[in-house]
Amino acid sequence: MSIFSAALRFSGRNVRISRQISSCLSVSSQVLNLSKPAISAHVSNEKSMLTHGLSKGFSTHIERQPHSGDFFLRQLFDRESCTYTYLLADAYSKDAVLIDPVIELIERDLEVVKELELNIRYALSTHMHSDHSTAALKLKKYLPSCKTVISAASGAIADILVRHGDIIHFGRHQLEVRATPGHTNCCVTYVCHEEGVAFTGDTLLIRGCGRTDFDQGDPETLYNSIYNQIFSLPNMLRLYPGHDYRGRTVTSVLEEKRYNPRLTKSREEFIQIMKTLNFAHTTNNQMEHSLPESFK
Ligand SMILES: N[C@@H](CCC(=O)N[C@@H](CSS)C(=O)NCC(=O)O)C(=O)O
Repeated sequence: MSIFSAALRFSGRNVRISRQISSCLSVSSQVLNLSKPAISAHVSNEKSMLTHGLSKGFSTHIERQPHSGDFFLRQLFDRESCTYTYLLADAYSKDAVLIDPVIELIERDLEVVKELELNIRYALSTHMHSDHSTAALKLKKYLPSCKTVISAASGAIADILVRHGDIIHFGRHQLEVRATPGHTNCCVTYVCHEEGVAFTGDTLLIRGCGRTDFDQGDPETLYNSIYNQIFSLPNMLRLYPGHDYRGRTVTSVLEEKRYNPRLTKSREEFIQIMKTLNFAHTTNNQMEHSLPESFK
């Protein structure tokens, strides 16, 4: 067990979380005032949907929950590995998180963070593959107060090892950690319920899903993760993937339930499809074997 994980045993993590909750509460009156425009935007959006004959229950394929005015989201792309990095922030406190920064593009990310005057609290990895996780440690060199976060199932050393159900706070916003193994043992999806968005890493891709032919891959586990943890989310929730190889940027729960060619099949057919896909092998041993790393 790492020094870090020893320090963050169950009770320790609870303390950290409740401390963050109380700091959230201390700014709640300010937050309530500031979020008024977002609430009225939601109401007028509902009114406009009814006027235009759309259902109040968000059931058409392209209805989406509007974001609050103080929720900032920027999607950044790496042309080499087709990896997405996400920068999320609370527009008022300027507290921010970076999901899956790519090591070769750290300078780009730092530039945006500096320009927007954000305080990166956490560098979150969706799983331990080098395209999603190695930059976190480098980021700490530039931003010493930034904490690295990865699933405890990774066996990695990081500032914070998260488990299913944990909540990560940045300003008044929060991300729920959902364990979604199958591509690797340690894959997680980060869900921001209030803003109707989730970051699925390589678990669910647009009209696809993560490959399961590496060491820790398992098609049945992946199918269960997607159905139980992602397809159980509201239909209009936006899903942001860890990669896209065809220029697509975002999807939704309903779109993937309807149009994902692998996931519109039965569990048995899905397993068969994943077992017979003929992926090229990577030259990156670290990805195929997902070896525990240190992010501290
Ligand atoms: N189809 C990709 C191949 C790159 C690849 O293997 N991507 C991984 C995620 S990075 S480990 C993956 O799980 N892909 C699933 C898929 O269906 O693509 C390419 O065109 O380069």
